[in-house]
Amino acid sequence: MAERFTEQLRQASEPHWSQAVTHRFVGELHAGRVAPEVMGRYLIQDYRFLDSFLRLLGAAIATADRLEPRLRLGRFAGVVAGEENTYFLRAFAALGVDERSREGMPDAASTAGFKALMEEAAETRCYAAILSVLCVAEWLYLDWAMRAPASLPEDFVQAEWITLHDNPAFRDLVATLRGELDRVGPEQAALCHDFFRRAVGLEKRFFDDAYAD
Ligand SMILES: Cc1ncc(CO)c(N)n1
Repeated sequence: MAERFTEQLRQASEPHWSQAVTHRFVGELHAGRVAPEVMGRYLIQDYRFLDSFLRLLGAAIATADRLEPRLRLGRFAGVVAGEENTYFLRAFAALGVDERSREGMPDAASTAGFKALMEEAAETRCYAAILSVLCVAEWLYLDWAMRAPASLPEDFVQAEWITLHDNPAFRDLVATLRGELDRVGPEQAALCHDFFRRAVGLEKRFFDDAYAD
């Protein structure tokens, strides 16, 4: 097994990884053809877990054993709390999604599952377990975003959802997350496999849920 630890984790998460990165939602997003109600439902659910996600990221910042990844993760927290948060608010305005309709929509099963998984990982206070969930969330998104054709959708809501997940800084972040998990994961391989596999399954179901009403 010469492969990187994160590559072993990814392969063990099949078929869900491939099903997620080639999902109907991804194909429609790349073509700029996601129906507005699907995009709205998806972004409402995605915005729901921003809070748990930031707590998970904070737990990674707190438990990292070195300054360098702590600095890198800290800069990413700034992006998530800043530019990405602003994207959601601009997208909701463009889609005509107001706060009331956002609040009225219950959590999809996958959203509730993600929140629970992120809190569970954060509460382990184990850097390797926390990284396993973060690595899935960011690397799997980079993987589908990198498959986008060169010409982006005209609609900024769809175009920016792609470029937010494929740009030089985001590639660098994923390289850091993978490098860190390659470094600290093998000592706690079973724990990492468990969190990684569950997170990939939820990513696939999260896309499915955008189509279920
Ligand atoms: C469901 C999901 N997974 C990963 C990301 C990337 O941060 C996201 N925004 N949403």
